[in-house]
Amino acid sequence: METVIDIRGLTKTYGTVRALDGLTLSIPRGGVYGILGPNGAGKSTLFRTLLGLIRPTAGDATIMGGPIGAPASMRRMGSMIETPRFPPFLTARQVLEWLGRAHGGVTSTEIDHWLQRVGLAEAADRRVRGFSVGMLQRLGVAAALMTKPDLVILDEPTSGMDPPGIQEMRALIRSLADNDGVTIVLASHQLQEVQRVCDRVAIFNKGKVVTEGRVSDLTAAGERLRLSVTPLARALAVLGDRASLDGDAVLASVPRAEGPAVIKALVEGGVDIEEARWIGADLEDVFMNQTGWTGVQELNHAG
Ligand SMILES: Nc1ncnc2c1ncn2[C@@H]1O[C@H](COP(=O)(O)OP(=O)(O)OP(=O)(O)O)[C@@H](O)[C@H]1O
Repeated sequence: METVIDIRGLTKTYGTVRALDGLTLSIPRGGVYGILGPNGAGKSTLFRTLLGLIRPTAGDATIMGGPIGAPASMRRMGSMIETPRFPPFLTARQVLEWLGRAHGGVTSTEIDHWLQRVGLAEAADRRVRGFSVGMLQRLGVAAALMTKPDLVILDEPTSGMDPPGIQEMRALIRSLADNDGVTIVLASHQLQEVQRVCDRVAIFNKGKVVTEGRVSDLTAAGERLRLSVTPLARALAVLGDRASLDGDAVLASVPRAEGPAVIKALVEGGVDIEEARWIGADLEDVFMNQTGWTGVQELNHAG
């Protein structure tokens, strides 16, 4: 797996706060990579560090083979960090023309193309003064993409967007990765969106990576057997600490291969099973478990 960003022991402290705490992570080239984590986990600090906006206290990273801030790699990167601000008296098109000049020229055909692709074609000649947060985000994404980068870093690209906007942004991000070969690294709190759009994720907590992997592997690992049973108390006794409650049903956290043995043990223990089916974990379950924000402890002791 070719690496596009290689982070080794990156640390950033603000007084007593360790925003990044010896972070080590390899982000592969190609596809969409999600950085998740609760507020204050260090996501924006990582992005700012990778973009050379802040200096790490310790550690290092390589981006497309070069050190942080190397002009050759910076030229191949696009980014949007937080809701972008643009001169309010310019139209969306003029903003892109202005930024395009700074990048050594982007043609008007290319600007039309990107305005269209981010869904701003109709608003192209409106002044950005009247733009909503979602429209500014779209314009920011167009600005990040129009220089045809190989790597794009997007911090919360869909915050402030309405559901159709989120859907369009998801389609755009996927198509950039699938059809244009761009590597996208994004941070987001919208876990359902991340599950739909990302190939891999890293979950941060307190400046460290607590879990990393393919979204499909992480969610498959959290798969559980959902059982509608009577009597409930007997099923809980048979399953022990592998059980939690989901409404009136029991969730058994066991590998798929052990499913038949678990069902046999329940039946032999005098439990009637009305329904049994496997349910996948979603990224939200994985996130809650990995960041320690879970009600599972209480559920395990219920009943
Ligand atoms: N300029 C700064 N001065 C002092 N502390 C800072 C500064 N920037 C970030 N921090 C602190 O560093 C920690 C990590 O912040 P960061 O913004 O990277 O988190 P985040 O994961 O992006 O959070 P969010 O999801 O809220 O955007 C937090 O405790 C934050 O308060």
